[in-house]
Amino acid sequence: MMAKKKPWFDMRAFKCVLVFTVRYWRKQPVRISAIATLALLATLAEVVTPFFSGRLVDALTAGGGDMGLKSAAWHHAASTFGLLIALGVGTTLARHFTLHNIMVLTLNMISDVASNAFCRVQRLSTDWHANSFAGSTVHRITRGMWALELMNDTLLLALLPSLLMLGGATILLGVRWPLMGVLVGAGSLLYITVAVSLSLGYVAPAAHISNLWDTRMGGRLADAIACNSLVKAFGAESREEARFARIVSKWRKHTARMWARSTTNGGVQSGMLVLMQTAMLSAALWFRVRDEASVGDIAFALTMFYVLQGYLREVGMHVRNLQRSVNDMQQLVLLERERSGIEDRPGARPIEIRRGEICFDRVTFQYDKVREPLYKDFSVTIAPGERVGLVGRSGAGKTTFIKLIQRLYDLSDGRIRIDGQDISQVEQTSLRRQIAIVQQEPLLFHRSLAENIAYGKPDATQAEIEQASALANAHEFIAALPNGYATLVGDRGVKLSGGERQRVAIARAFLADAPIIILDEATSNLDGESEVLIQQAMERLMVGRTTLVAAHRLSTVRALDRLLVFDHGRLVEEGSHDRLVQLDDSTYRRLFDQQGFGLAREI
Ligand SMILES: Nc1ncnc2c1ncn2[C@@H]1O[C@H](COP(=O)(O)OP(=O)(O)OP(=O)(O)O)[C@@H](O)[C@H]1O
Repeated sequence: MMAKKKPWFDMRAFKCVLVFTVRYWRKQPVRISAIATLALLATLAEVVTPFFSGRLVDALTAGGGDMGLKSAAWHHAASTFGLLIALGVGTTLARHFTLHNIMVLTLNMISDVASNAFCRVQRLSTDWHANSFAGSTVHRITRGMWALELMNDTLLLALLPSLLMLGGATILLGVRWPLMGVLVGAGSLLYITVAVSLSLGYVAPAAHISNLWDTRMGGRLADAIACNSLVKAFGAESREEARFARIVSKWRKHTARMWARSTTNGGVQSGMLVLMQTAMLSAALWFRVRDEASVGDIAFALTMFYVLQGYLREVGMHVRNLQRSVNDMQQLVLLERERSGIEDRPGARPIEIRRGEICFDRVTFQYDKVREPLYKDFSVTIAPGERVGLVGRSGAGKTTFIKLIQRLYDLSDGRIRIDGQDISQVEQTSLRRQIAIVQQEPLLFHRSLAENIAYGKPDATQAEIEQASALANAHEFIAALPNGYATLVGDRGVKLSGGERQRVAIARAFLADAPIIILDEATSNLDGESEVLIQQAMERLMVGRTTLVAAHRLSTVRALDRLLVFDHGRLVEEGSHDRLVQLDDSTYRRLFDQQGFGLAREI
């Protein structure tokens, strides 16, 4: 259904992908010229082979059958034979070196394209990453990489030689008999037009639908097999088999249609080739009857036809491959058009943070596609070494406050200064390196625990890693694991609990030794023991650093120097816990009471 609405060939996508490919070709000018020259030489050798085959037949039939070793006819035949062998060897060598060069060209291109795509994706905005599935981005890149190989092979190894061959054959036959040249040129063009139209307009849409059902069949299989325990629990095996059978029957119907169309396409193409053969042979025979062609000429025309046929037969398939590679590469090429994230100003220098003072100076900030700014003319200063809690209802603007300090978004107006330096003017990686963050849901790479902990200081020694883990109350549980610090985090045998992950992230922050620490408190319910261990670790981490704690449970921020209470992006109250809790009808007091502390306070 979907395929019917799609244009049979998306010219814009083709142009866009072709421009992308040519841009990468131009990075290897010598290699691409070598490929073109070698392809030209190979085709030239192949195109003149039928001509010399004809000459060989003429030499063999000349001289009234006198084929003595000393006869002129024999000499002529032997030298033509030698020439034919040389042409064969030349063609083989030229094809071999073309292949070799295409291989290197493609490998260089794929490496380049993959690295550039990775580099680009890493720098795309936080919003872009929030809106994209990691799996589909990976698929987009890997599929595009392999499509590039198909694209190179189709253009350089199939279509380029085919076109050269067609041009060469038309010229060579046309020089001998102009009528034959016209016949071959026009016939081939007609054949290509029909083959391409049938392949793209008749076979490809059916293949597209059949592929969709193929994917659905795979998806249904994976779904049912992955949920096998559920199927078993409900005794639903036959129900699943019936569902699968329905999909198989649709797949069968559409695949049968695709195969039938391919067969018809093949039949039409073969029929056209027979017509072309008949036309060429008839013309050759007619020239022979009029004494304008020798027996060798007939052999020349026949051999030329068979060489040409080899190229023409595959044209439809090559064009279909071209279309497939365009489809698969399109998503990769579109990555280049995605709006990039935050850019460094030209000449931006690394930030130097010594004291850790953070100042929001009349900040106005608005998320994209949101009508109202979240922060309007917002000012606050956090003193060096101060420990500040960010408090407020869900959606009040606590996480955004942290993201703005990390410069994950640019402001609409105002400045954020750290130690007097405007963060929009400095190198953003230097800024983020000096802010250690323990996220709400700490992310860990599928690498060893030691590597995960040392992520902020890759050259850390084992002793430093263990010391940081001890400070984060993580050493004990890591040391108890069978592989200790070498344990792979994603290893199926090892499942870190939420509290353990948090402590690994705190150990990572210890090693990063940044002057500013951000703790995005975990919302998940931790058991009492884990909470105490994390609280202790966080308190140790805060010593001597400017600390911001985005708090969801007020119990964690009571002891901090100052609390900033947010409401819809406004700072509605600030002060210590003791002061705020005394204020009647304050937002903080309401939050505090809601969290069940009211009773405790009164007691
Ligand atoms: N990327 C975004 N695009 C548009 N709006 C956003 C985006 N991120 C957050 N918001 C909106 O901005 C407001 C503040 O969100 P923020 O995440 O800063 O709140 P929060 O106080 O940290 O909430 P929570 O306690 O639930 O984490 C919310 O209304 C939210 O919907």
